[in-house]
Amino acid sequence: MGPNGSGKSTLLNVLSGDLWPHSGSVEIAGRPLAAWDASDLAMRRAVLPQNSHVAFPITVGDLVAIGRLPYRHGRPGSERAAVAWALEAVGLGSFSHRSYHRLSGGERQRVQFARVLAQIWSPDGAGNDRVLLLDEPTNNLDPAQRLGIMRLVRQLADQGIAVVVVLHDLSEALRFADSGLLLHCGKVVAQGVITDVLSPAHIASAFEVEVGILTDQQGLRHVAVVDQRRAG
Ligand SMILES: Nc1ncnc2c1ncn2[C@@H]1O[C@H](COP(=O)(O)OP(=O)(O)OP(=O)(O)O)[C@@H](O)[C@H]1O
Repeated sequence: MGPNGSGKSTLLNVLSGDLWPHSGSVEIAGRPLAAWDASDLAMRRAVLPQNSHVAFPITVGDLVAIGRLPYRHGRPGSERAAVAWALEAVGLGSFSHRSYHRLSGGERQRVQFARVLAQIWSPDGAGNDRVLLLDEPTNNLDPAQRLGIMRLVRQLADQGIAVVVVLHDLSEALRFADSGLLLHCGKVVAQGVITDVLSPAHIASAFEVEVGILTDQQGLRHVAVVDQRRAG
């Protein structure tokens, strides 16, 4: 989490290996990124970028099947099972034959999410040290869809998949994340247990706004921005 331009996507690009850090290193399952064979890494780790541009005509099913390319020598039939599971998971089970370019922005976002889900799908459903890097996966989504995607992300984490998510909605982060990293101007403001990281003081120092943390009747916490002009 962090304000616009604070370095969230840059950090995700470093974690995915798209950018090389000037210092420090990235390891997956204890092995430096550079030591991984590209196709082994593609079977272990999937990345959902902030914007995915598709420049050619393609059906939804074929686009999601791109996530299975690292497994092209795998078990026959697994590709279809992975694509069907991923589309069902994002609520687009009947969209397989639709043209990707005729979908709404939110539907496209869910198809792209299904592509990365298909990439890390495994027949036994176990985590197996898999990693999902998601840059604003709830972009363009209505409230019900946001909740559905965040619940799914949480389920994946509960199955043992390491999920790193860039989020703008701090209430979503409070509800679904275990730990957090708050950035400001490329520097870490706070890191650790999510409820400690998203304290009003840390949020004020990163975002330069005053906030209150409200607890609803279900015990869920919400971050509310205080409008200083009205308060004054
Ligand atoms: N390829 C690049 N070359 C130079 N500067 C870049 C590049 N990509 C991003 N930046 C700069 O690095 C800073 C961090 O960008 P980044 O995209 O990581 O921010 P972010 O926290 O993901 O922002 P947002 O919430 O707006 O998506 C910004 O000031 C941006 O202008």
